[in-house]
Parts: sequence; C-alpha cells; structure tokens
Amino acid sequence: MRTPIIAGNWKMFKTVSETLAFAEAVKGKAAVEGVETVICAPFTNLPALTEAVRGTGIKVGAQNLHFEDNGAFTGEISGVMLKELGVDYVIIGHSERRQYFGETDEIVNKKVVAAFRNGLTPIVCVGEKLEEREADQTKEVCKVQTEGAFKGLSKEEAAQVVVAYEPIWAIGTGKSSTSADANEVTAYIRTVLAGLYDQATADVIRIQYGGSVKPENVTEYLGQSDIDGALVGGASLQPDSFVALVEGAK
Ligand SMILES: O=C[C@H](O)COP(=O)(O)O
Repeated sequence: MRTPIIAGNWKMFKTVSETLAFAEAVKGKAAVEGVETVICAPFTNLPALTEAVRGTGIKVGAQNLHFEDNGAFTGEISGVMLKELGVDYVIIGHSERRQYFGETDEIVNKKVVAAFRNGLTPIVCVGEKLEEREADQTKEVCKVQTEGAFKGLSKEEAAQVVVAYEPIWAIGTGKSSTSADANEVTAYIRTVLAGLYDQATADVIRIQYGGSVKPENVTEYLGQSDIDGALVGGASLQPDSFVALVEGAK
C-alpha cells in the first residue's frame, strides 16, 4: 500500500513572513492520517518553515540542491546544508529547472545521488513538452528521463524515490491532463521502473501527478490506480486550498 503524498511546490513565491503566516494558518489542518504532506519552499524560507511546522506532521522540502556537498559554486546550496536545517525532501529535475537552468538527465542523476548521500528523499520530476506529446513521444521521453534519474541507484534507494509525472503543457496553464491519460503515463513509468529493478520495487515507488491540480480535481487523480499523490504549484499557495488538497487525498 503506497501512502499518498501531497507536496506543495511554492516555486519563487513567499517571503519568510508570508511563510510563517501560512504555517500558522494550516497548523493542525494540513496533516491528516494516511496522507503525507510536504511543503517545498524557497531556500530562504526553509529555516523558519522547518521550525514553524515542527511537531505538526507537515514535512519540508527544498526545490533544488547542488550535486556537490560543498565547494566554489557561488550561489548554490548543498544537501549537507539542507539536511542540517531539518529538510526531508528535495524536488529534482523540475521542468522549469530543465528549461531555464539547463538541467540535463545527467545533472538530475547527480543531484539524486547527492540527495541520498545526505539523507534527503528526492522528488524526481519527469514529463513531456507539448510538441513531444503531439508527436506521440510522451512515453519515450518519460522513459529516458526516468532511466536517467535512477541510474546507479540501489533497489533500496529506488524504493524511496518519489517520481512526479508533470506534463509540461499542463503546468500552470489550467489545462490538466485527464486523469485517465495521467494514469496511463504513470502506469507506464511504473513498468519502466519494474524493468530497471523488479515489480516488487516498482510497486512501492510513489508516483505523483502534477499540472494544474486543485482541490476540485485532486480526488479524481488520486483515485487512479497508479497515481499516488500530487505535486502542486499554484493551488498550494493559499492555506485553505492547500488544506483542501490534503483533505482530498484521504
Ligand atoms: O511543481 C508543480 C508543478 O509545476 C505544477 O504547477 P501548477 O500546479 O501550478 O500547474
């Protein structure tokens, strides 16, 4: 049985004071039994957020990390630094990182390895562009990105990874994939994982859907056989909406 995981990806939104107000508003409401709740905040907010949600059942994630633990990498943040703050999760390979910051499958893999080296759980994003979907390349793109991200991981590590399937054309556009389409791709990703490891390992790996998920459609996505949660951008920014997403995942 895979525990559903709702992760809010705040992207480049919210200051520290806004983060503290959010944490106060969702305290006691955004952690429900049987659902794992994660907030992935900007780096600057992580110390305040980890402190504010301590003991509430809400976990904290970062949105990126560098693949080295330290060094002359101006402006970067490492897994060692995140771990010391009490961060549990880290989003890796989000399409915005791939698109705007040139992250390749090789870099994504190095970051996944760095996350494990530092006791962080990676949320690995994969997904196709609109033109790739139109050219019927969705599955191939997801296969290549999945295989790239998992390269060199042991079965035990693989079992802990959370995969987020996010069709790029559905991110922030209001155009969500149908639940049936999303489930077809997530089920396919699971067959790729079974090919890399074995069926038992693939069966415990959680695969989220992401792309215009909101309180009104979250239950439908999570009702699908192979969708185990959601990675949510826009609808995770308001406390009421975030609580409703978590409630909808029960
Ligand atoms: O990481 C989250 C995704 O990019 C989805 O964003 P969205 O919910 O605003 O479409």
